[in-house]
Amino acid sequence: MNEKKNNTSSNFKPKKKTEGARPDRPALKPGLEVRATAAKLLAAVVERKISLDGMLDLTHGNPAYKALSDADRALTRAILTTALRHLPRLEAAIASLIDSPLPEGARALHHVLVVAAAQILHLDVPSHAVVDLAVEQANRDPRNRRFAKLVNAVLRRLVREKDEVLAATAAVSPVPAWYSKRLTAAYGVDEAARIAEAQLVPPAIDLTVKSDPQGWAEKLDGKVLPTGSVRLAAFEGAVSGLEGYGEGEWWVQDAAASIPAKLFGDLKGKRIADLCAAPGGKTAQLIAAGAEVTAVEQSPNRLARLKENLARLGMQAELIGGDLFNYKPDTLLDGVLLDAPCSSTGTTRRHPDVLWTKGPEDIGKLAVLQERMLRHAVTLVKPGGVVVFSNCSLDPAEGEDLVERVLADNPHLQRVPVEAKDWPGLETAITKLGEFRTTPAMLPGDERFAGGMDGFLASVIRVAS
Ligand SMILES: C[S@@+](CC[C@H](N)C(=O)[O-])C[C@H]1O[C@@H](n2cnc3c(N)ncnc32)[C@H](O)[C@@H]1O
Repeated sequence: MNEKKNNTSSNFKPKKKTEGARPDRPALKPGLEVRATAAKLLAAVVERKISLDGMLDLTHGNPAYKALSDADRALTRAILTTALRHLPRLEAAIASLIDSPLPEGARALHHVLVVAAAQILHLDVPSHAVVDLAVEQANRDPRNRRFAKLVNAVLRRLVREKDEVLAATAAVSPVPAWYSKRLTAAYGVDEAARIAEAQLVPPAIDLTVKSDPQGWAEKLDGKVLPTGSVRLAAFEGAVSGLEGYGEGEWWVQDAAASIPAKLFGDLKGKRIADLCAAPGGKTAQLIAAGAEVTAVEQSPNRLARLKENLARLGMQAELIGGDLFNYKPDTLLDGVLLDAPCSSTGTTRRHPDVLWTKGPEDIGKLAVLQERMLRHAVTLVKPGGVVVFSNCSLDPAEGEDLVERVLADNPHLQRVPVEAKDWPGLETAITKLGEFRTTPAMLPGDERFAGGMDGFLASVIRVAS
């Protein structure tokens, strides 16, 4: 028999053999589509660097995902975000239960195992069903059928030894090596580890309210954060069903994302351009604060979303679709908000695919683009006017470093330091130079409310009079 080396199940035995695989079953089991879709989409993120948000989009997304019921889509999403958040530890757990690594040709099986391990170790799903479905997935794929016994044995052992495996893999960094290296270089070993751990925790839902945060916190079972945002206690379901949504009294916005627009100070009657505006959380804040706002946005789809969001909130702004580099106001402005496109590494609690679809080279390219944008933004503001530069990256290359270069090249620009005394409860988020640097490890949680906030950089720059 001419069997290729490294291509038989016999080479890939579980460390301790336990039970045999179940025989082939032709009937499709409930739940199989969810697991198969999750494994397929996980492969697309990890191997082809495809954004999860795009694939989970209900209009343009993955057809298999769109075809699922609402409940199955929710489960698929939960499996995928959990698998991506914990990926290195899940892979270490699986590796610890298999004698030798799976062959390259068995990548699809690897994703089946990761999807199952994510459920067994982190989700409230009956483990026996998870094991059965993974075995059936292996059996249904001719390339993986020979591994069905291994899948069965490894996953059953994972169920039995869950606590030990979780403890044994806790020391594995939960983020990819490239990212861990950059975090450590920027924040030091201990803080980088705290940030990486914090990124494992699903984020709370924060609302920015037009007025009366305390009143809305009481109505919606929330609490008021140091940013003035209202953080909801554990909440599942659609926010559109909550009081005040239809009336446009609030919008969903992470607490950290609400900081940049607040750094302008008094905005009544001021002319402000929001240069990277969609979906419009910050545009809405600027309008609510009394500014006359021009919102510039390059993406037509995102501009449409911004328009819808402002309509729900009953707010108006001048909307300009196009590239900010082509935007020139008739007269210089009082202020510009540049919330620039970035690697989004500060938002991985909600977008855990980012660490797998992006890499250091993206950070480099985005930093170059952001620096060009900031150099353009400062030309649009009148003497005495202010530019607030922000983004949701945790990487100084996309934040502190480029701001420093732009200031160094332009003596007529000065950083306006944010004062810690003006931000009680957020003092640790203000750097020595007076910039806001939030991380997911900030804002401690308690029994009722999750902690954490997105990673953001916000810097205030004044044009000399
Ligand atoms: C980080 S998001 C902005 C989020 C927004 N400020 C908010 O708070 O809702 C960056 C946005 O910039 C837009 N963008 C990227 N390049 C642009 C350009 N050259 N001109 C205008 N908008 C651009 C992107 O389409 C994206 O919507």
